[in-house]
Amino acid sequence: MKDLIVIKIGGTSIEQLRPEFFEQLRLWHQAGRKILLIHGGGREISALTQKLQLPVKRENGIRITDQATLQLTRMVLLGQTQPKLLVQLLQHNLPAIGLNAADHQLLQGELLDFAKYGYVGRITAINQAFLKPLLQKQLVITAPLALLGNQWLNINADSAAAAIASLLQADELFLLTDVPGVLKAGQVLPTLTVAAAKRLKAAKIITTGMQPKIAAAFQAARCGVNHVNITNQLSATGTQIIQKEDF
Ligand SMILES: Nc1ncnc2c1ncn2[C@@H]1O[C@H](COP(=O)(O)OP(=O)(O)O)[C@@H](O)[C@H]1O
Ligand SMILES: CC(=O)N[C@@H](CCC(=O)OP(=O)(O)O)C(=O)O
Repeated sequence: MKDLIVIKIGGTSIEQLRPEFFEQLRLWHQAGRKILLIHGGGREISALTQKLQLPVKRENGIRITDQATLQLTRMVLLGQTQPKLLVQLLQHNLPAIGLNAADHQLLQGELLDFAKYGYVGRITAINQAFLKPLLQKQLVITAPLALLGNQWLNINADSAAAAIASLLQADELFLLTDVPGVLKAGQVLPTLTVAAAKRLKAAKIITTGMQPKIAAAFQAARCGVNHVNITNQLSATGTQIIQKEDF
């Protein structure tokens, strides 16, 4: 879809969305661009997990997800973060619909590595016949979950957004986060190559949640998404990914 913009919003960024964000969405919507938002909720999932005195375990920025964690993840993403985003869109008079993986089998997935991560997956297919007509009329919001048969899978939201943007051949992918881009010594790197990203990871400059974000960004660029940006606002390019190679 050449007119599609996919935007991933990190859980923390949902709390800090500024009027300019909604204004930009309005301008794009009025211009006939199609907009698909994938929301995170990682910090909220961790907060609830800790409140219930269950362990929070991560490996390379990916949550290790057992049955109990999966249940909490679904509760937070579909019961807390998604409605929070929908209400803000409603307050700004933007027409939006919130969907989950089980709506007409919207998002299907497969396990990443059960022995290592538990019920964590990657997206393999989208019900495009169901989704595309909805995108003609309104903004579509979805959570980073997928179904493998009737088994729910937790998916890192950056990787979900990259896979969805790739499968739909979106024109643009924004990975919106709480930092203005990939930082090195406090400065935003305007572009990033795979070789530089590997060096920065080895030097422990790229750590935690930035690792799956960068991997997702390179994946989307390699799969044909024209513009891929890691940024904290839609009007700033932040770090652009132009190299078409996997991290
Ligand atoms: N080199 C880096 N540049 C910027 N942020 C980095 C870097 N390395 C690690 N990070 C961390 O990655 C975080 C963004 O990832 P994450 O917390 O998963 O955000 P989100 O919830 O928006 O996906 C930043 O807040 C920062 O703490
Ligand atoms: C497998 C995995 O790690 N899933 C993520 C999904 C939410 C997410 O990615 O949220 P943010 O974008 O706010 O970090 C998690 O459970 O935290």
